[in-house]
Amino acid sequence: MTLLLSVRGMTRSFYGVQVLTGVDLDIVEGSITGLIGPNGAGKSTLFNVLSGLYPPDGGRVLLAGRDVTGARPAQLVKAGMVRSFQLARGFPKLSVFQHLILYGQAQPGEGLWAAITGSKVARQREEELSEEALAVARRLRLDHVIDNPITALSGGQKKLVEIGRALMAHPKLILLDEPMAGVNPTLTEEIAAHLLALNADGITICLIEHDMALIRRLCNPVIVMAEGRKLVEGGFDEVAENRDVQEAYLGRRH
Ligand SMILES: Nc1ncnc2c1ncn2[C@@H]1O[C@H](COP(=O)(O)OP(=O)(O)OP(=O)(O)O)[C@@H](O)[C@H]1O
Repeated sequence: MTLLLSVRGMTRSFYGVQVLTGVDLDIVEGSITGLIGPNGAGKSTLFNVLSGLYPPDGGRVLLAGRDVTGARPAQLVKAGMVRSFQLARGFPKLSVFQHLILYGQAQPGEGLWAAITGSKVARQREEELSEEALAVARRLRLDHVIDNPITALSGGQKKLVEIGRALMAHPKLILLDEPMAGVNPTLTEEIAAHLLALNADGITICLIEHDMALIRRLCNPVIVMAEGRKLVEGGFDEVAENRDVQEAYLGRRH
């Protein structure tokens, strides 16, 4: 059992309110780890801090044994940890293909100068990126809509593009914040199957999801957060039966 991510004592406040109150958690390589907890428990904030959107106030993060505490998003992507982000609203006309390429080009190490000057290296890289984008689109069964603008896609297809963008970074670990929210049951099943397939290919996944049936089916272990820290961890049935977890969901203080 190898730890891919190790978080210790992570804290973060906003305007004097402590939202993360000392998160200690580990993500095992090869797992699909579920992250659940009542509204406001701090799950998305944890993802925001882990992905470098906000620096932590305190604590430590090790990714594959390397200290990445406070690293910026691009450095974390390079180190193999990617978070899926909602598609940028500023680019409604961009196609699926362009979205995938855009994220691929944003990878660290891409020389903007080389791209501007149109060097041979840049052209070669562009071709590679195109092939990768096509492969990702095929894998997610988005190839038939690859030239469609994002706005023409269904909610579920947009979620798939978000996952596709993350895949363009060749991640070791993907942090997914409710990838099935608002998606119809058929596409939810499809997304679930994609997550299992990506995991089978060696990608570790940490999944925030409110649909407990999905969490039960996809995730092991399940980490429950409440009041800004980890409350319990275990198999789904084990955590579901835990009294502290039940009380946290009912909104009682413990
Ligand atoms: N940038 C921010 N500025 C101010 N407050 C914030 C910020 N980000 C998060 N919070 C606060 O942190 C608390 C935890 O929010 P967070 O979204 O992390 O919870 P969550 O567990 O993901 O909840 P949900 O399941 O409802 O998405 C909330 O009270 C939220 O208002």
